[in-house]
Amino acid sequence: MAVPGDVRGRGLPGLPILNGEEEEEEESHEVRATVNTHTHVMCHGQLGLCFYDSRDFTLHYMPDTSDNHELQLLARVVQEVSPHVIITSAKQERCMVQFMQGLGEEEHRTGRTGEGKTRLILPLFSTGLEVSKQRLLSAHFPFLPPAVSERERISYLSSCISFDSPLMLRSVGALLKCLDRRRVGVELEDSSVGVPILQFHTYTLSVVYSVLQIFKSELHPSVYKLQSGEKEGLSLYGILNHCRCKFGSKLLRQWFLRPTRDLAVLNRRQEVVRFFSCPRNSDSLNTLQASLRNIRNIPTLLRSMSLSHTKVSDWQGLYKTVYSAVCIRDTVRSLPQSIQLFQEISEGFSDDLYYIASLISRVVDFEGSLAENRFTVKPNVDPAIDEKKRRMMGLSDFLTDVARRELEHLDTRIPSCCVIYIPLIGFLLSVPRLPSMVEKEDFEIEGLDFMFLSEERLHYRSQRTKELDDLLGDLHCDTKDMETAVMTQLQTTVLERSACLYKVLDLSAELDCLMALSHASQEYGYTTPTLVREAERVVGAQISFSHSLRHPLLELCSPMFVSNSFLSSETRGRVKIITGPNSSGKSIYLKQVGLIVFMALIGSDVPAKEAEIGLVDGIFTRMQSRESVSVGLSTFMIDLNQMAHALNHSSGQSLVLIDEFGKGTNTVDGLSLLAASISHWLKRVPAEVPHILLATNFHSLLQLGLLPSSGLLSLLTLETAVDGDELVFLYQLQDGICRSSYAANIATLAGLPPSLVQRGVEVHYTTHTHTLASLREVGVLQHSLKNRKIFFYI
Ligand SMILES: Nc1ncnc2c1ncn2[C@@H]1O[C@H](COP(=O)(O)OP(=O)(O)OP(=O)(O)O)[C@@H](O)[C@H]1O
Repeated sequence: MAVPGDVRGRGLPGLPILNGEEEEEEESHEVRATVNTHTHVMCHGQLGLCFYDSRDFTLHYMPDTSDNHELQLLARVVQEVSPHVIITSAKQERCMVQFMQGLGEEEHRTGRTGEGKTRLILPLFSTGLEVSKQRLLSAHFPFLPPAVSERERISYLSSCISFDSPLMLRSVGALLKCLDRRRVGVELEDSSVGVPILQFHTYTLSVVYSVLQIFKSELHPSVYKLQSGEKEGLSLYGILNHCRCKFGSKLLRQWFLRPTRDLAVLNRRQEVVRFFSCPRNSDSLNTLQASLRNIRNIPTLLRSMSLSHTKVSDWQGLYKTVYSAVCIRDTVRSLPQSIQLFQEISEGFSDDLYYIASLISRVVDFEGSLAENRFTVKPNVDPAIDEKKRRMMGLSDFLTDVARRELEHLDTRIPSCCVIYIPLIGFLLSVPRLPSMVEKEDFEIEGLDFMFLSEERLHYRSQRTKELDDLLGDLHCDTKDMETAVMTQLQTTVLERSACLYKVLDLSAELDCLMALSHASQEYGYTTPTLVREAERVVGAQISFSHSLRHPLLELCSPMFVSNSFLSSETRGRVKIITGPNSSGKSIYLKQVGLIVFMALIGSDVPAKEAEIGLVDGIFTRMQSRESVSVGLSTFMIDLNQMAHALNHSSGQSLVLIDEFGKGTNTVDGLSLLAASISHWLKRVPAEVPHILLATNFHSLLQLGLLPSSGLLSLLTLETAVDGDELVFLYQLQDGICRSSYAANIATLAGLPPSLVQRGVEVHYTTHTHTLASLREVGVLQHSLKNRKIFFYI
């Protein structure tokens, strides 16, 4: 828990920070979670989420994701945070109402309501994005000087909280409004004092998904198909997602969005991945994957079952699902039960499944149902239905006989007739229309009641057809009603045993994901990493080690990928500075380290020969700026924000990847900021220094000795060779410093006119000499993080 006054870089230091409240009594602590339920957003099942902890005045927020299993996420947050007050909209989507009810029931059942915590569900004040942004900007941040302009506030706050997450921002707006109304923590202050926010905290691992190409959406060629116009491009998720069912893919996406540091969870995943990665288990893998393909979306099936009559296709889907689940259980029972997931499947896929499967196969007549496009029952299910069906079957011969007898009593001009049965109307005598029958009056036949004319045939009710109605009744409708009653009974039985079906869904999704990861591991030649426990990290053990690591995406596109190694520990250096000519592979190296650590945190194998990976608490990146229209910040400002985020939030257990920081501004200023940032980290106690991997083209950073000497610092470069005029990239990492960017050679390679390149070289020498001279003139570049704001003096 962060202590006020020790909020690393979260406020502008030196400015007043509220303190003393840390000693508040436990009872007064309030954690609030708000759930944004803006109607048009909730209808896509997505949530915005944040919470406030009054113990340390922290606003925790969760950036928006495209995940649509958000109720599970909410359940996790509620379980972990255990909020006293939940603020949510009074007008809710059905799923949310059920969730809230379930939450109340669960607490009542477990008696958790009696722990002195009250959980209120308050109506959420409707709040729009703009209003929420304004509320955030005008909130009470004691660390900000009172006179800061709105622009400065935006700049500062956008480095603390993502303005690119509209749902989350709306929930923040609602939370702030509720906090102010209830005056949490400032009950005794006068009304001009607002509820203080001393720091912001991201709830999940801070990973920039797009930079590391973890997800990448591309427009689908068939963009005219609305809603499905996007597909996954070349991305980590794309190459690892070998899931066989949709909900497996969804769960995998969820794992990607929520990497975990829970060693028990990761070990559980790893043991299954390891098992299926072994070639001798590939038969079981193939059998299970074939069965998984048939598992349908169980919640949708059950929902439609509980609401209305089940369609024939749904019965087929359910039967296939249950039958396949039984097959999965039987296969898994033959696998080692020492593996936790296998044991859970063996036990959790209960005999109820077998019961449901056999019941459906005994009752539902799939062929008949498809032919009639309604639910029909097999013989021997209900004797009364069988009797009615028998009568229906014999009906046609019987009716031919009746028609023959009717014809004997009809006008001799009528050549033929037949008796037909129309559901709901009953039995009718049908005769062809004679040419003489023109007007309606001509249709009248003595002894018969005219009903209607259809397709040049006249239909009548006779004494005999009325007797038939009384005798045989509305056979068809009766049969249909009886079959519908059987269906309702079957639905009820299935719903009563639906618990096992939900278990099938959860465990099958997990199995599917893990088999997908095993499949990828086998296909791409990955290794299971050894995960290092937290306790070992605290004492400064080697945190992350990979031998012969590769970039999981580039190795698939590049005919020859050069592998490298990475070792970051207190003894071998935690801060690595990589210099090298342009295009020598610096960014790729940074990204592959980030990707491998990320993969380990979802339980996947990794592209390396050997890997020992610490469970980092965040992957911070400063790479590849994107303009952000929603915040209105410049490219350089975004770079600074990313850097500020890394500086303020990284701990000794974080991985920080910095690529080309400072190049978006004047060279000397950028270089100064870069040097100041590294020095800031190096000044921390060694165990608090994050694992930093920094690539830069500012060779002067090292040539001018701008960094303090430290055992934690190691200098690396990527090997190149010059063959005549040509620069050859070897992509091999080695100790040392790069002396030249070889920009001229690379410009020639890229096709710039030789005369232009030559002129560039001349200009370079003049300006370079001048810059060095001016730097020397003002003495050593000074940099400091004074008052937690970076100041630089030249
Ligand atoms: N280890 C490697 N094996 C094979 N090819 C590689 C390797 N690393 C990089 N490359 C190739 O080199 C290209 C350039 O790499 P990268 O973008 O990492 O260079 P860089 O040093 O960051 O360049 P710049 O300084 O201009 O940003 C990649 O797109 C890739 O094709």
